[in-house]
Parts: sequence; C-alpha cells; structure tokens
Amino acid sequence: MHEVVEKVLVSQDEIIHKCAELGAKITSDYKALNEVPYVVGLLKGSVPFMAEIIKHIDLDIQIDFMDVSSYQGTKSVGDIRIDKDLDCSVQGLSILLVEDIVDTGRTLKEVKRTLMNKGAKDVKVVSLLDKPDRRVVDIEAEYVGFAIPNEFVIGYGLDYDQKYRNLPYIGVLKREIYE
Ligand SMILES: O=P(O)(O)OC[C@H]1O[C@H](OP(=O)(O)OP(=O)(O)O)[C@H](O)[C@@H]1O
Ligand code: HPA
Ligand SMILES: [Mg+2]
Repeated sequence: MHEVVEKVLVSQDEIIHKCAELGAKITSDYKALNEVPYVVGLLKGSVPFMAEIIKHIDLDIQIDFMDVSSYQGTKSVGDIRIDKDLDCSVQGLSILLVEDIVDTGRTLKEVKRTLMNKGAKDVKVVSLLDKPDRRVVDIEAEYVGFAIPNEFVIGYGLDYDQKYRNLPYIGVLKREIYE
C-alpha cells in the first residue's frame, strides 16, 4: 500500500469484477435497445476505468475522449469549457459517458446538457464511484460501480494534486496529506 493511503476502499480485484458485471449489464441493455453506444471518457480521471470496462462491453463500440474544465470565479457555477472536444459530430448518437466519480454532479450535468444541445440522441453515464452525500445538482449515473462515503479518495484515475492516478486500487488519502 502506498504511504499516503490510509486504507484501501476498493481493491483491484473488486474493480475488475465490477467492470465485468457493469459491462455485461451495459451490453444487454444496449442490445435490448438495438443501439451501440459511442463511449466517451472524460479526461483524465476516467482513463484506467475506461480501459478496463470497454473490454467487457460486447458490442462494436467506438471510443472517444473529452476534456472539460469548470469556469471559476464570478461566472455562475455549472458552466464548462471544452478543452478537448470529440472527434465527430454527436448528432443522433447514443452516448455512454465514462467517469471515475460523481461528486457534486456539476461536471456530468453540464457535459450531458452540452451533448444533448449538440443533438445527441441519448446520453447515459457509467461511473466507477458515486459520492451521493456530496451531490448539489440533480443527476444520477445509470450505472455505478461503488457508492462510497464522503472521504477523499485516490487511485484508479483519481488524483490528489495530479498524482496517484496510477495506483491500481481506490484508497482513502491520509488526512495529514491535505490538512
Ligand atoms: O461531480 P463533480 O463535483 O463535478 O466532480 C467530479 C469530477 O471531478 C474530477 O475531475 P477533474 O475536473 O478534477 O479532472 P480530472 O478528471 O482530470 O482529475 C472527477 O474526475 C470528475 O470528473
Ligand atoms: O475523492 C476524490 N478524489 C479525487 N478527485 C475527486 N473529485 C471529486 N471527488 C474526488
Ligand atoms: Mg474528471
């Protein structure tokens, strides 16, 4: 275990097992809809989860990435700036957004709204983690790996100060590191 980690919340085995479960559910749901999702990871946090879950989606999907950041300062909360956009038009696409965590929900709510405004047919979300206690806007992911308590976590894509994304598990960061 890394020295900045207080405890492991979700092990690598549990994550991989969950990706298989979620991937199977996503596969059967989209088959029932007779649709193939355009799978979009939000940079950078989604990268490890994206890499694992796509292996368990048994459909001829395409993948893409978007990078967004929220506006800071006086502008009303909720606006986002697109730093890297998708490679193609979303007109008529069924999009499956892949996230590492839903926290306040602001990022997802805005990305979803932006994609629908650009003509996407449908936007669903799969998130490895959900922190329901932190939610400030009304949004839920259709597919969630693990609901977790309100603790600062790192690993499997999640960072503290841009580090620790490469840890192969989800760990709680020691308070002394950020307090
Ligand atoms: O629900 P919210 O309160 O909006 O927070 C969740 C978002 O914040 C983090 O991303 P961040 O913008 O820090 O970028 P990163 O993915 O590059 O770490 C995380 O990866 C989610 O995308
Ligand atoms: O617990 C967290 N860790 C890292 N990044 C995050 N973004 C929202 N919540 C978290
Ligand atoms: Mg992110």
